[in-house]
Amino acid sequence: MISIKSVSHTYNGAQQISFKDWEINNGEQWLLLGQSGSGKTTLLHILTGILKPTQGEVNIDQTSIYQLSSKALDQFRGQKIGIIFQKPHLIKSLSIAENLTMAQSFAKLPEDLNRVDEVLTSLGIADKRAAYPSELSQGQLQRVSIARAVINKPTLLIADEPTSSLDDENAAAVLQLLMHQSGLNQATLVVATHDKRVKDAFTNTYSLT
Ligand SMILES: Nc1ncnc2c1ncn2[C@@H]1O[C@H](COP(=O)(O)OP(=O)(O)OP(=O)(O)O)[C@@H](O)[C@H]1O
Repeated sequence: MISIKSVSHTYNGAQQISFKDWEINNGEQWLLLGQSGSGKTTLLHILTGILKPTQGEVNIDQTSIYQLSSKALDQFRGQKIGIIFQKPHLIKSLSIAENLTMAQSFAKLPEDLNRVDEVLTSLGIADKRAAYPSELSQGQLQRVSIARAVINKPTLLIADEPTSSLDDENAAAVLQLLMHQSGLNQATLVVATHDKRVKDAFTNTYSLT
C-alpha cells in the first residue's frame, strides 16, 4: 500500500501546497488530475522519493521513505518505483538493451538479459534491442521508457503526462501498454495528465484543487 498523510510542501519563499491524504491499495490504477500549477509534478516527485516534503509522511509498502538514508532511498527507488516521463530521457550512446540493463545495475540488481528480452517482447519492440535511441520513433521511444520503468518489477509505476507528445493512435497504445504492464506485475499505477484522451480509462481519481 502507498499512502501520504498530512503532506504539504513549501518551495523557498513560495506559498504552501497542501495535499489531501491519499491511500492507494496494491494494484490500483489512479489518475492524478489538477490544473497547471496545482502541484501535480510536486506530488509525483514527493511520491517517488525525489522531493522530501516540508511536512508529512509518505509510506510505500510499510516503509516511511523519507526516514531512509539517501543511499537506501536511491536503492529503494530503483527497485520499487518505475517512472515514465513525458519525454523518454534515454542515454543516447547506449543501445536500447543497455539502457535497460543500466536500470538493473542502478538498482543494484544483477544484469538479466532474459528479463530485458521479456519486457521488450511484451512491448512489441524486441527487434529494437540493439538499436540506439536516435533510430527509434517517438512512440517506440515511449515504449522503451515504459520498458525501463517496469524492468525491475516495481511496486509503483508513475507516469507524468506520458501521452501528451503522442498522436491519438500512439497515445491509446501507450496507455494500454501502461495498464497492461502494471497489471502483469500487480504494480500500482498513477498517471498525471491533462490529456482528455486518457481520462475515461480510469475509475480512481485524485484531484488537486
Ligand atoms: N523548484 C521550484 N521552486 C519554486 N517553486 C516551484 C518549484 N517547482 C514548482 N514550483 C511552484 O509550485 C507550484 C506547483 O508546481 P507543479 O510543477 O507541481 O505544478 P503542476 O500541477 O505539475 O503544473 P503543470 O501541469 O503546469 O506542469 C507552482 O506554483 C510552481 O510555480
